[in-house]
Amino acid sequence: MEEKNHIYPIFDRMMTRQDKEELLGQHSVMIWFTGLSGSGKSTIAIALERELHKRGLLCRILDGDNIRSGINNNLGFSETDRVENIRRIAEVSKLFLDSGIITIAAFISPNNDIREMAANIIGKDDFLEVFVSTPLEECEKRDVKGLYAKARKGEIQNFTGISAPFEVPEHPALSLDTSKLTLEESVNRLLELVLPKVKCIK
Ligand SMILES: Nc1ncnc2c1ncn2[C@@H]1O[C@H](COP(=O)(O)OS(=O)(=O)O)[C@@H](OP(=O)(O)O)[C@H]1O
Ligand SMILES: Nc1ncnc2c1ncn2[C@@H]1O[C@H](COP(=O)(O)OP(=O)(O)O)[C@@H](O)[C@H]1O
Repeated sequence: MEEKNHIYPIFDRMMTRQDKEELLGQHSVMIWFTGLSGSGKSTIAIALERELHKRGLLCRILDGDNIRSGINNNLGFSETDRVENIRRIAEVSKLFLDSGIITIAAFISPNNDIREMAANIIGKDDFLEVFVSTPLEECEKRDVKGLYAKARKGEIQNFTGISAPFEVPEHPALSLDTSKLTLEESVNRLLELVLPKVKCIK
């Protein structure tokens, strides 16, 4: 009768990222959207995931809805809190990448230091920075959540683009201005960039 508290030697290591990529038949990569609120980050992320899924590629989207209401629900929009928000998101993204999953983050991530921190945590070889460069005027016209109007009235402090800065990325892998590009055009440009990197390895 096997002893109940038998200690099993660790014969080998955990399954590696490569093991999991081979299992999934894909390379994982980090697609990091940055841009103002209402610029189109989440809309494009969802449409991109759908197109990649159609091609048999497994993805995971991280955005304000699933992160700031969950693991980061104790964080606000002070500079310190935004840094911590992005730090945690980058660490979680790394876990998904190590599992072979194409990971898509849709956060304002408002300056180069914060985005550089995320890239260093995740690994620059895996990190595709996509700037959703929709102008403030268009974002404010859309005002999807009515927050721009509140920010203008001073009812919300530190609102990016109004009372908090947004620093334009220096060398994004791709820029998408959704005031000029249709959703389909944005997704097609992303597919051109991403598909060669996640190519099926089966
Ligand atoms: N003060 C302030 N500044 C900016 N944004 C605010 C703020 N308060 C609430 N919101 C809503 O939160 C969303 C941005 O959260 P993020 O996690 O993407 O921001 S950051 O990366 O930590 O800067 C963003 O949602 P998205 O529209 O999805 O970008 C805002 O609608
Ligand atoms: N060409 C476009 N591409 C993406 N979104 C667009 C476009 N035209 C209008 N929109 C609208 O802009 C809004 C973008 O909101 P969202 O995707 O939540 O932005 P973010 O995630 O950057 O805050 C949505 O209501 C979307 O329908």
